[in-house]
This record gives sequence, structure tokens and C-alpha cells, in this order.
Amino acid sequence: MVAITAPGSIEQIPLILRPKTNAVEPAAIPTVDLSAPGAAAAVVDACRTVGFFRATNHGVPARLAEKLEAGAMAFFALPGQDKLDMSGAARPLGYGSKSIGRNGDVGWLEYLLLSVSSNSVAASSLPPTLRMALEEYTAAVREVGGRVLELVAEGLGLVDRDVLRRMVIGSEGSDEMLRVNHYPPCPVLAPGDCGVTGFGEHTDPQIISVLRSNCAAGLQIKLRDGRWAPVPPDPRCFFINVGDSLQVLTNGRCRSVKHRVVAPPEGMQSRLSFIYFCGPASSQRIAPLPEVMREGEQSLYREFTWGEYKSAAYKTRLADHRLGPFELVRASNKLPAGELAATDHCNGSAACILQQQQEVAQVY
Ligand SMILES: C=C1C[C@]23C[C@@]1(O)CC[C@H]2[C@@]12CC[C@H](O)[C@@](C)(C(=O)O1)[C@H]2[C@@H]3C(=O)O
Ligand SMILES: O=C(O)CCC(=O)C(=O)O
Ligand SMILES: [Fe+2]
Repeated sequence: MVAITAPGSIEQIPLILRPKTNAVEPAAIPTVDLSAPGAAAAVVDACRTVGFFRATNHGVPARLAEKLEAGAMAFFALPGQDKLDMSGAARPLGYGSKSIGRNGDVGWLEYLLLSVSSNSVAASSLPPTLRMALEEYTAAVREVGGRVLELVAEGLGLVDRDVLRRMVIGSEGSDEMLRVNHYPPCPVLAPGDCGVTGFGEHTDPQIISVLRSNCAAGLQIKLRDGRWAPVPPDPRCFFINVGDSLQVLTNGRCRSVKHRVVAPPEGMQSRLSFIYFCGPASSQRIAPLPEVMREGEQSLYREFTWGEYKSAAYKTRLADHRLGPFELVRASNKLPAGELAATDHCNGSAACILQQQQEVAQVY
């Protein structure tokens, strides 16, 4: 990784260049038609194999996202001080520029991070048109999130199809957030033809995230073989990310996906993305759902609540493996014989535990 500094007109911050170590592959992104009869199986297949998919036929009218796009672009075009005055500096909610979280991560972007509760977006001082667009969009994207959570439960064969949806949608105190990210074209030429990082590599801590962007490219996901795949932008679709919490709730069957954003180069269009994060209430227990567990299967994680996980996660850097401290090492685990041979030799390292999760995911 190389640190460089932007020229005079841009705030002097170190920019992180996308590491050149991995070849970027054409995307192998699963697509799921949310209204098709086989949607539940397709959703779970995508969550197991890639941890990410493109959702079509979601029923959200294009005009909602278009209105939000217009309102957000007008907001981001305001002078920096006005943006701060209207929404407060991100702590973590509010307006942020180039700094992500509290632990030193930087990216070539500016953003709004908002809390969403029962159809209202906590952003009272934003321009009324933007606020209305945010509320309408959030109400619609929340339905998509809820539908995907139902499909995950169905695809996993759970009798209670509402168990995941209930943790988030309409749940008292649920921790739903909406993030609006704006990546202006970066005027810095990156040596060796690699882009400047807009949003560094990370997994999302929540259950799932529902992303929609404009036509500008930049999002990449990490495939299971370690290569990065670009996600071709498509404003008509939503992109669903498996978050760390769903990985735990399914004892590793669904896997959170690493993703990052490379900022557009000079002369290209800005990237604008909206991400709805499905976080449950602080007191929600995050542990494998009993129904997903096979006889004798043990949890790969020690028990925790969303509140505990979130506060631990927010002390980490973006690229950290946040589930690490919650993973359990079992010298002699009791999973069905022969299915997880490699775990007998697990030395407790993060890599080894990840391998264990991969094997669990392959078995089911
Ligand atoms: C560096 C950080 C930013 C983040 C909090 C954290 O300490 C680690 C997790 C980050 C993340 C990634 C997904 C979402 O964009 C986010 C809002 C979240 O819940 O976890 C961000 C956090 C943030 O921007 O504050
Ligand atoms: O802006 C994007 O396209 C993705 C950003 C992201 O992953 C996030 O905000 O957590
Ligand atoms: Fe993310």
C-alpha cells in the first residue's frame, strides 16, 4: 500500500492506493429475481458461495432513488461548512469527509450516515426535499431488506420465516442506518494504474446491507479465492451484502463478504451510493439460530449481543477481522465425523478458523 498526498486544492490527507497484489477479475456476481418462485434457494446459495448478490424485480420504483440522487447531489455540492452545520460532523452519525470511523481510516469520499427509525430518518436539519427523498427511499429499501431476510430464512429451511426480518423491521430499538456515499473523481493519478481507495476493504458488521448506486463503477467484492471482482454498476438493481451478524446467525453457512470502493479517476462521473444497513436492537442476541444447527454441531462463536458487537466493531479499523475475538476454538469439535477433518488440526489462528467456516459452508 502506498500513501500519497493530494495536490494543493484538495485537503491534505494521505490517500491509500488500492493494493496491487490481487488480480481484478470480471465479476461473477449472482443475480436473484426476488419475485421468482426459486428465489429463496437462490438467495441462500448466493449468501453461501459469494456472500453477495444482485437483486432484480424488487418492486421499488426508480423515481425514489432518482429523487434521492438529485437531493443528495445538491447537498454534496454545498460548501463544506453548510453540510456540517446541517447534519453535524459524523460521530459516527452525520456528515463526514475523507475520514471513516474513529480509528484513522481515510478514503476519497464524503458521506452522510443517518439513523433510521420507524420510517423517519434522524436528520432534522437537512434540506426538506432531501429529507423527504430520504424518508421515501428508506421506507422502500426497508421492504427490500425485509423480503431478503424472509427469503434467507425460507432458503435455510426455517419454520419461522419471519425470524430474521423480525430482528430488524419494526423491531423496537432496531439499529437501521442509511449511508449516502459520494465519491468525486480523484484528481490524483495513481502510479501503476491502480485506483485511489474511496472506501477501504471491510465487511459490514450488520445482518445484511442493501446497496444501490448510480452508473459509476468502483465497488469490488473479494471472491472466496482471494481475487477482487468489480461489481458492474446497475442503478435498476439492489446489491445485497451478507454482514458478519448473518454469518454468526447461520454458524458460518452464509458468509460476510469483503468489499471496497475505488474512487472514479479524473474526468469520470462521481459515484453516489445509498446503503441501508439491517442492524437489530442492541439487546438482540447474535448466536446461531437453533434451527440451522445440525445435531451435535457447535457454535463457531461465543455468544454476544448486537450492542456488544457494534461497540467492539467501532473500535476496530476498517480492514480488521472483526469477528476474530468472538470466534471459538474447539480442539475436538463435535461436528459430524469426517465432515470437518481439517479442524482437528486447527491452531486457533484467524486463518484456520476461517478455513473451518469455509468447510462448514461447503458441507451444507
Ligand atoms: C472504521 C470503521 C468505520 C465503521 C466503524 C469502524 O470502526 C469499523 C466498521 C465500519 C462500518 C462498515 C460498514 C458501515 O459503513 C458502517 C457504518 C458500519 O456499521 O461499520 C461503518 C462504520 C462507520 O463508518 O462509522
Ligand atoms: O459506497 C459503496 O458503494 C459501498 C460503501 C460501503 O461498503 C459501506 O458504506 O459500508
Ligand atoms: Fe460496506
